[in-house]
Amino acid sequence: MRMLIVYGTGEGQTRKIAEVLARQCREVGHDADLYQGDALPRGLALTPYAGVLVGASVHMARHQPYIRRFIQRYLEELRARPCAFFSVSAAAASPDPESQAQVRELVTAFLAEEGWQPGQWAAFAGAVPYTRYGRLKRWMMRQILRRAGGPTDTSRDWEFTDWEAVRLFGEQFLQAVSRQRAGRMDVASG
Ligand SMILES: Cc1cc2nc3c(=O)[nH]c(=O)nc-3n(C[C@H](O)[C@H](O)[C@H](O)COP(=O)(O)O)c2cc1C
Repeated sequence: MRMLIVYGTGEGQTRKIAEVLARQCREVGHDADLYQGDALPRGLALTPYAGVLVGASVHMARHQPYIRRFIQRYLEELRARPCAFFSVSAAAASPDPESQAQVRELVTAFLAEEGWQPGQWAAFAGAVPYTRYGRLKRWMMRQILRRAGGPTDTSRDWEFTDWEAVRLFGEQFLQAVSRQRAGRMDVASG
């Protein structure tokens, strides 16, 4: 089967997660097409895809507008097949229940605004690549992380992503696609 993975990213962590999910799809014998949401092939149609994964990262409390536009444009086609959405943020790394609740609220509000209810969604902890930020961004992110009780050593990069959670998310998605396919075959033969 063929899977589509579309992601939004600022510094590349969501791309890295999307690549891991694409590899997971391929390891079990599927084809997987991976695109950044602001560089989609012209005239992309979702018809060939058995399932779609959509990812976006959080910058200044919002997901990439080009991912929002992707969802708006393909809403009907997304609704017609198994889909999963993943959000990537620094706040998702926090064990604080209030931060966790805020992350949930951010993601559910985003999906509700677009009227999209993917079969599953997850909020993954991202990364803070201090050494790749310019001075202002580094300073700002350090303030934010200090307040959140996160790491403030800007001489190195920090990755918080729970790769086991990503793998489980990928597995659940692949199971949903298989279930859908099995249901279709039942209908066809019954
Ligand atoms: C300018 C900027 C703004 C950010 N704003 C937020 C934010 O509002 N909430 C949050 O939880 N994380 C925030 N982050 C952290 C990112 O979500 C985190 O670094 C994530 O891994 C980014 O993924 P990406 O590299 O795919 O864009 C911000 C990061 C940057 C650089």
